[in-house]
Amino acid sequence: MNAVEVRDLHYQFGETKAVDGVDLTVRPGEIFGLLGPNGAGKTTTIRAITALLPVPTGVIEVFGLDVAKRRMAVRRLIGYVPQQLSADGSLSGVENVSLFARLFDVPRRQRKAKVDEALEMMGLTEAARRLAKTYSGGMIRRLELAQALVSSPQLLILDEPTIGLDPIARGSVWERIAAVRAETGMTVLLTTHYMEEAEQSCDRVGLMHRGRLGKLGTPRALIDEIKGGTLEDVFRAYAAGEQDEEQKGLRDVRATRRTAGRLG
Ligand SMILES: Nc1ncnc2c1ncn2[C@@H]1O[C@H](COP(=O)(O)OP(=O)(O)OP(=O)(O)O)[C@@H](O)[C@H]1O
Repeated sequence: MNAVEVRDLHYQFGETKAVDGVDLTVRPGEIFGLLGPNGAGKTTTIRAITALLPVPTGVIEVFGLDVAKRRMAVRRLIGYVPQQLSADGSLSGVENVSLFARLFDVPRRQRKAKVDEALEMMGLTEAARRLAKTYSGGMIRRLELAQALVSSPQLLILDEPTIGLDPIARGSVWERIAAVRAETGMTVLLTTHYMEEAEQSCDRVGLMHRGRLGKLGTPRALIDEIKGGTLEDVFRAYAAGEQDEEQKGLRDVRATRRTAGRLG
């Protein structure tokens, strides 16, 4: 059974086609990166998977559960860290994580151990009693990861986990994500537009552009397809191909219109 199975997903905000026919499979235990520039449709895709959007068109299954029919059951399997700040600066680290433990119904008897474990996994044990507003940006991100991990989800979904952080803090967040996967075997689905980081840290990636998922595979296989370079080069080649297609489409339309004009 796959961790995530998405078939022919479409999602529209008014006239904007945010997701335009996406097929995606995330395998259990892998770190999968959804890559693409701003506005590509990455956030909309993962929000649909977390059951946070109204039911979209298409099929989404999380560990075999249909997201449209089993919304609450699906939410319980997922730990989600959105792009927006989800930690409360006026609470300490331990209070923030405890709050999530209560929200996600971690049994009372296990709560303290789970909170301590999540903080430990994110390297925040020493800072746990300090107010979150005294944390650095990197520590806040790790605190948000601890919040998402406290309910021991099977699928961790992270929206741009390293955005806005300095290179050292970014490296530390990636290290922690890798350590969580190694320790728990948890599946990780994340979005990022940092191609270099994804190339180093993701088992497989999908390249998203204008609501479509064009390329999907291991970073190595995608790079080999263009005979060497980086994931950034793969993306450029893919986006350029899409543009050619669009221009070809436009040429076809113009040619049709010219013919129609002659006919008329
Ligand atoms: N709530 C909304 N209302 C209207 N349009 C939206 C909304 N959310 C997203 N969009 C539009 O849908 C498209 C896809 O946005 P989405 O946030 O999924 O992209 P993204 O790849 O995650 O980019 P970013 O990294 O900037 O969040 C964009 O054109 C965006 O403007």
